[in-house]
Amino acid sequence: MPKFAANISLLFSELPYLDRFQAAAAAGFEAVEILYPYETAAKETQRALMSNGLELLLINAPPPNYTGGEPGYAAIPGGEDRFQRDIRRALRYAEVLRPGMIHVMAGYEKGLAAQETYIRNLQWAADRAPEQKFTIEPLNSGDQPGYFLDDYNLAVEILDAVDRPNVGLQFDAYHAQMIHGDAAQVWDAFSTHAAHIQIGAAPARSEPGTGPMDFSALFNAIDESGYAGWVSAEYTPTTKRTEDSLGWMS
Ligand SMILES: O=C(O)C(=O)[C@@H](O)CO
Ligand SMILES: [Mg+2]
Repeated sequence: MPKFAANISLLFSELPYLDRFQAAAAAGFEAVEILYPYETAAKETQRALMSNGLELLLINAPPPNYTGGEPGYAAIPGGEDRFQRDIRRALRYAEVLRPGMIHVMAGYEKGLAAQETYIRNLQWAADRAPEQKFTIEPLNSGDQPGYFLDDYNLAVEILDAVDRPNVGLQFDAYHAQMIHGDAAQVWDAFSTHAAHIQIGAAPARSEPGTGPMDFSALFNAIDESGYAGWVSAEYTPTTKRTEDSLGWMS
């Protein structure tokens, strides 16, 4: 069985932000992700992590409150200055919070110029912080119409062109299923590029077991592939209390 982490931007969101850490630890998690930690002083989040013995796996860049809600500027031609400011800001948080990964959001743009910009910006980020791991994640176009990175083949093309050891693929089983129709097949095809895994059940992005996806088969495939990292639960629980949605973990 893979080792499971909690994305506390979605899980435990029935609780105030700083209370989610204790709830995640009490539910047995040893690691968490926070999509956007930027509204709280980094020291406060650091205290919450440390006092609950939690590892921080991942944050997103950029902060949406800072960008007016745009999911990134990495693939926006002409947005390079803004992108670099975003990454510097994320890195200032990362200095305190020490996330294993920063997911770099691409933004809404399509075409060759966007692709070239994305590649150059990712190289810039990777070279600016060679010790920091960065990820890119395809998001399905039903949830994110017009988002640049909406396909796993494209993600691998980008990673090959970026060609930096500290930039990898974030495999999200929910998005993989929504984009390509079979998350397990996507995992088989692209697992060698995976730096991180997130899970949620299509079509509602709910907990495993609430849709047609076969998570036992997926977890077996993940184990068999030799992937040794975390598998982070990133879904909206169908239950009132997140704890009541965790039956799939056993
Ligand atoms: O939507 C997802 O899936 C994510 O992992 C987020 O990082 C996008 O905000
Ligand atoms: Mg995800």
